[in-house]
Amino acid sequence: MSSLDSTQSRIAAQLNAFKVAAIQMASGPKVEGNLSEARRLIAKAAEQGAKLVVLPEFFAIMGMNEQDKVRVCEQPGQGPIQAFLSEMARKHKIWLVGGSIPLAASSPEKVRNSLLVFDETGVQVARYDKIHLFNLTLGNESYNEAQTIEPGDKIVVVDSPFGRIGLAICYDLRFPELFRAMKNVDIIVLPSAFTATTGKVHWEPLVRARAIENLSYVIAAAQGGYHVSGRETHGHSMIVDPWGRIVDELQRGSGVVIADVNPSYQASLRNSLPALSHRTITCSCCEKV
Ligand SMILES: O=C(O)CNC(=O)[C@H](CS)NC(=O)CCC(=O)C(=O)O
Repeated sequence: MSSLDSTQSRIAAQLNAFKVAAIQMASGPKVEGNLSEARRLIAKAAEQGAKLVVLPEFFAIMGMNEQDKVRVCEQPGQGPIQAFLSEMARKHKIWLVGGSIPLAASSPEKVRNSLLVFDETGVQVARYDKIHLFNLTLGNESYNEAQTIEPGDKIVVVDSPFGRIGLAICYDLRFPELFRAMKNVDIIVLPSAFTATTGKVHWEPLVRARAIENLSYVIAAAQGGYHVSGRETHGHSMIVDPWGRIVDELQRGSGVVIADVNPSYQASLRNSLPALSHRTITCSCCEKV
């Protein structure tokens, strides 16, 4: 489907506003426990009328160590985490963005950090593998995602009844050229697990900047709280509208953030402020991808 077709089908299908949700968790090392918490929160989001629901990064496993995700990783299309996502989407008749989950990589010591999208019939319609891998050394905190994650190399946009949905994960948020290269998206989904340290200062301005500069909704679903491993994540899951306003937010702990997406409001903002059509500089990065 071309982007024009998608915009037309969106106009035909979604003149009215619809509800979207971001789920916040503080996942632990046990997949089963995380799935039952996700099950409860997805049901809550669906009860409140959400049609598109986004789970956080690695919602099914925040391990005691890096190896834990390798241990529970699944082959594409198989395994309990993917079966769970499909079942939830079908049961609640929602589009479900399966946060991210560990999928098998080409090396057995590594995994892909993969975001899967399921439609309301439970069919997987898209997969995006995190491109930018987090690396931080600050005080006594250190992360090196490249040790266990194999990076993706494809930008993914999904044409959906809700419009064009751009897929990104956590640290990707720091790379605005990724979102530009998506070529006009209506909604950006961003499963995340920002650290408490960087999140305090960087999270909100980065999320709002991506919304403002792309005149897009951003559904940012975060890990937020203290994890069994001792790690602390920033939380502050939020839904930001295309004007950059935070429509709903949850600071810490498990819960659901919910807001309306209003396509006619977005279209009128894009008419009032046609910044997207004023782009004249071609970035060499976008030409490559
Ligand atoms: O590893 C896991 O269990 C879950 N994944 C994560 O926590 C990932 C990789 S370490 N976190 C980030 O990318 C944080 C980025 C961030 O905090 C920033 O850009 O400042």
